[in-house]
Amino acid sequence: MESWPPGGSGPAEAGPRLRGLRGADLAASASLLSGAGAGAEAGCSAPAVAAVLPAGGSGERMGVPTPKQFCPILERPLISYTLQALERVSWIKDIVVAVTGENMEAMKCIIQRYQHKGISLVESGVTRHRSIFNGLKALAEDQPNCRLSKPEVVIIHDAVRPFVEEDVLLKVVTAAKEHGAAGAIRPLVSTVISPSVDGCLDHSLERARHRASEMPQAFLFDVIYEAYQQCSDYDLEFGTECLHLALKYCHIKAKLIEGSPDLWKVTYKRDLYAAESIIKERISQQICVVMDAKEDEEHVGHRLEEMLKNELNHVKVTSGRDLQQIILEQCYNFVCVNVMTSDFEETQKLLNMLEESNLSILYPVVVISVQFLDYESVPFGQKMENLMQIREFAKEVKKTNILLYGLLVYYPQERITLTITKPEQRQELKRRKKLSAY
Ligand SMILES: Nc1ccn([C@@H]2O[C@H](COP(=O)(O)OP(=O)(O)OP(=O)(O)O)[C@@H](O)[C@H]2O)c(=O)n1
Ligand SMILES: O=P(O)(O)OC[C@@H](O)[C@@H](O)[C@@H](O)CO
Repeated sequence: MESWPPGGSGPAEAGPRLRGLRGADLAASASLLSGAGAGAEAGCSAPAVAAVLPAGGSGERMGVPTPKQFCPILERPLISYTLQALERVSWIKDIVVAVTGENMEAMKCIIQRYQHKGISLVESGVTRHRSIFNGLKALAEDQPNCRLSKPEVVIIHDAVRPFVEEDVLLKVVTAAKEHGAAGAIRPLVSTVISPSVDGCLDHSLERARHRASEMPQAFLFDVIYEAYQQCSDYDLEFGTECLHLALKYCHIKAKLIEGSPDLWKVTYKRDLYAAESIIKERISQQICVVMDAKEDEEHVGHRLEEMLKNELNHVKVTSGRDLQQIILEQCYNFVCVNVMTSDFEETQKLLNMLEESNLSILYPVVVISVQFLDYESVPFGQKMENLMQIREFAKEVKKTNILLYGLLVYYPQERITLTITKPEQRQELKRRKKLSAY
């Protein structure tokens, strides 16, 4: 059974091979892959890249009834984090997920609830290789009225490896265009040994000369599709390595790319706990600045945004229109810039949305309500009196695990002076390393 969202245009025609990119400027490759930058301006269109995510396993080693790709982390299924990581990469045009028929509806609900885009679903197979093959078939078959079309390069990435960043995806895709295949590797933690038939040590491998094969991997589509078409039933049934198929059936030696420690696969229950702590660490580095779009560029609020962007990896800025989506993506930190006219209007709106979203059930949400005070126009005492009502708000929303702080930016003095309303909040903010930057 195949089902994928209707409509949408297929990926751009395959562009030039990015050959000779050894040590190349990956940023330049990214801009070309995303259809921007010099390459695109020179008239060469972005080469088409798609991804296949095998997600049809039962997760036996996890030892829980729910297949691990659907196990929740902070109330959100593990696979949704992986989809989010891939969706963030603008030059991946299609993502094909292989799930069992019985999990198809659950997968569609996850796509809808977390508003994942560009996802196509195919039925998985009884083994991982068969699931991947089904995903490749969906990309290979130019079916009428089908959004999918054959990519130049295809990424293969396990749905249970949520910590994948654009740089390693770019490296494996760039290397696959040059070599035909590429895969992420990591140093071995334990030494690999080979037992004899009587269960004793036959020999061991020199650990320094071997590596663990991880994901993502990337292939010229024609290479890996040909390999799967030639693949023996034995390999489809018992194989675990796509790079091996490219070598065995297409004589392509994959380029090996050193990956980051976070590329590991969630396999055992301990991996789920580890994934949760990594996700918590990462969301504490994500922040959303809610600023009224009417603010003119030189509004001091934009200086606040620039400073935040210098300090944190993921800073989104919204005027509020896409706030629901940002909350859905589980942002847990908000800086709400209130314009002079309304002390807490924007903050109140944000707090209401957060309380309705139940986002803070499992993990505290931090909201910093920022007021700007032009000390020439409003007496400090009167303004502070208005602002003290934030204490009442803070007490109220704390019941729903939302930590509300007030930040008064007193300007246009030369040096912006900041006032944080409570000493223990200053401690909390330092702990969250959010505002130590300014
Ligand atoms: N028939 C299968 C088996 C596995 N996978 C997927 O391949 C990835 C890596 O496989 P693995 O970690 O082995 O997952 P499981 O097979 O679910 O785990 P286990 O071996 O513990 O049952 C996972 O995203 C899994 O969902 C798949 O798409 N189809
Ligand atoms: O063997 P599993 O199905 O657990 O995992 C599949 C792959 O992730 C694993 O074989 C990597 O080494 C990459 O090939």
